[in-house]
Amino acid sequence: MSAYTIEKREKGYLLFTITRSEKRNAINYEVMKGLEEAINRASESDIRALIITGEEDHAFCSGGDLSVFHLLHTKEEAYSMLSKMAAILYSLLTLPIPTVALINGTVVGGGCELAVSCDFRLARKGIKAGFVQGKQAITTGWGGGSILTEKLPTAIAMKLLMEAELHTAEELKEAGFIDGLFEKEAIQVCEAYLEKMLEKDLSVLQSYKRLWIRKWEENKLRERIEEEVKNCALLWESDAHHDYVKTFMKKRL
Ligand SMILES: CC[C@@H](C(=O)O)C(=O)SCCNC(=O)CCNC(=O)[C@H](O)C(C)(C)COP(=O)(O)OP(=O)(O)OC[C@H]1O[C@@H](n2cnc3c(N)ncnc32)[C@H](O)[C@@H]1OP(=O)(O)O
Repeated sequence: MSAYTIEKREKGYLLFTITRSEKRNAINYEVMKGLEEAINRASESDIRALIITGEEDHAFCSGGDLSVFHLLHTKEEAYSMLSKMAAILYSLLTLPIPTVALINGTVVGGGCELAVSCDFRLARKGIKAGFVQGKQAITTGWGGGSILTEKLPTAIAMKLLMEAELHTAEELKEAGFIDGLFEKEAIQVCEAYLEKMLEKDLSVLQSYKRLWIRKWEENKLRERIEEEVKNCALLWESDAHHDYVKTFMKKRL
């Protein structure tokens, strides 16, 4: 069964769904390929927005697939995977149309990096979310830390990253990370959120999105992300990180 679906919806947007609910929608190489495909397809002239979500309501995304990525031991091996995903998230961030992370369930680690790379984040009330990488003796490694510093005030971003705790959607709305909350009918709520934007000419949406892309280009966000990836790759090969992953894997055997 495929790890994702991509649907072009009547209202003029593309819906990307990670379909690995049995693994809490963890990101493996196939999901990465799917994201690349969705981002490429989102450049078609009749697409005005991209929505990313997860299958079922357990999780939006549980980050990198530890059952695959535990095989990466050295910094070089880690760098290869981290930089691939960082490039994908940078193309998502700079996609010239509005993008939404429709957070239907738990979102942790790299899942938060995926969410922060979208322009808007709508979350189901009560779900838990966190940049938990710090508890695993690594940092964000897909560029999400650098992107978070662009989107939230410094003290808030720093606290979320350095504490590495889980928070409720309501707390994260207060912090400015979540833009809207919903209880049910996620897709309908998201369509209503995007309604006015979907009515506009593509060129208007693209021109506005360019204002942010230009700012990110000027403040060298892509270079800062590269540094973040390299630093995370270094931490990846530490015993502390490998011990965390081994413990996670053992609990599930
Ligand atoms: C690697 C990139 C790095 C980055 O740069 O950011 C990261 O993403 S680091 C973060 C990696 N992610 C995690 O550490 C999350 C680990 N998962 C969990 O903490 C929990 O599973 C959950 C997400 C809080 C959900 O809890 P719950 O609903 O209770 O489900 P289970 O724990 O029972 O899991 C069900 C099922 O899914 C498998 N699973 C969950 N997350 C992952 C994952 N990230 N990779 C691989 N597999 C995952 C889990 O093993 C269970 O499988 P079975 O035991 O086969 O049923």
